[in-house]
Amino acid sequence: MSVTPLRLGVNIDHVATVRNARGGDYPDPVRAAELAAAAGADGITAHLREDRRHITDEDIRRLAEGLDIPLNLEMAATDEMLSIALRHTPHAACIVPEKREERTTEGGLDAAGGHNHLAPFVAELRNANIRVSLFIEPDPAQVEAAIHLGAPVVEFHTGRFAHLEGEAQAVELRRIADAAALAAKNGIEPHAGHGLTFDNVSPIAAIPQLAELNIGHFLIGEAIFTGLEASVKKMRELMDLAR
Ligand SMILES: CC(=O)[C@@H](O)[C@H](O)COP(=O)(O)O
Ligand SMILES: NCC(=O)COP(=O)(O)O
Repeated sequence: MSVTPLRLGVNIDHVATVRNARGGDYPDPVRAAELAAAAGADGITAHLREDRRHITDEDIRRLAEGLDIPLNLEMAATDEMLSIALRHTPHAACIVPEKREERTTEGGLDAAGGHNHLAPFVAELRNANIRVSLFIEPDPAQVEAAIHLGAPVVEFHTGRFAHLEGEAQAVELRRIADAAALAAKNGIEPHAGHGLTFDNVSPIAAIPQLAELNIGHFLIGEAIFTGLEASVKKMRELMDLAR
C-alpha cells in the first residue's frame, strides 16, 4: 500500500490565548507562525472562534496576507465566518462545531444531521477555491455525509483517542484508521487532530492514508519549556519516524 506524505499543521491559537491574558500585542501569533514554518511546519492552523477568545479577525488578516505556507482557517458554519473566509481566501477552511460555553472543541461536526445547513457553506467555500474540510468524528456515517456534501477533505477529531488508554484507546485508533481508509477510498483526503502530543502522535501518524495532522495546544505548551522551534522539530521527527 502506498503511504501518503504526512504534513504538519501547527495551530497557533494558544499563543493568542497568552497574548489576550494581558490584552496587548505580545506574544504575537504571526511571529509564532513564522517560527513554526522555519522549524518545519507545512501549514498554520488558526481557529477564529465566535467569541474571539484567542485568535482575532486582525490575526486572520495578517496570517492570510503574510504567511509563506498555507493557512487553514477553522471556522463555525455561520454567515459571519463565511464572509470572513471569503474576504481572506485562506488556502483551506475547516468547518468545526462550536459551542460558546465549551472549553475546547468537544466533538466532531454532525455532517450527517446537518447536511442542509452545511451544503451552502461547502459550496461557497469551494467556489472561492478554498479547500474545505469537515472536522468530524471517525464514524463511517459522518464520512458518508462528507462524501454527499462534496467535501474534498475531512479532519478526524482525535480528542477521544487522546483521552483514552489501553484497549479502549486501541479500539478508537482502529476507528480512526478505518475512517481514514474509507475517506481515501472515496477520494477524500483524511486529516486528523486535537489533543495530540509527543506521547500519543506515533500510532496516528502511522495511519498510511492520513495526509495532515493539526497540532496546537501541546506544541505551544511545550514551547514554554524548550522553545517553539524545538517542539515543532521534535513533533516532525516523531511523525516521520512513525511513517
Ligand atoms: C477545532 C480544534 O480542535 C482546534 O481549534 C483546537 O480545539 C484549538 O482551539 P480551542 O482550544 O479553542 O478548542
Ligand atoms: N484541529 C485540531 C487542531 O488544530 C489542534 O488541536 P489541539 O492540538 O490544539 O488540541
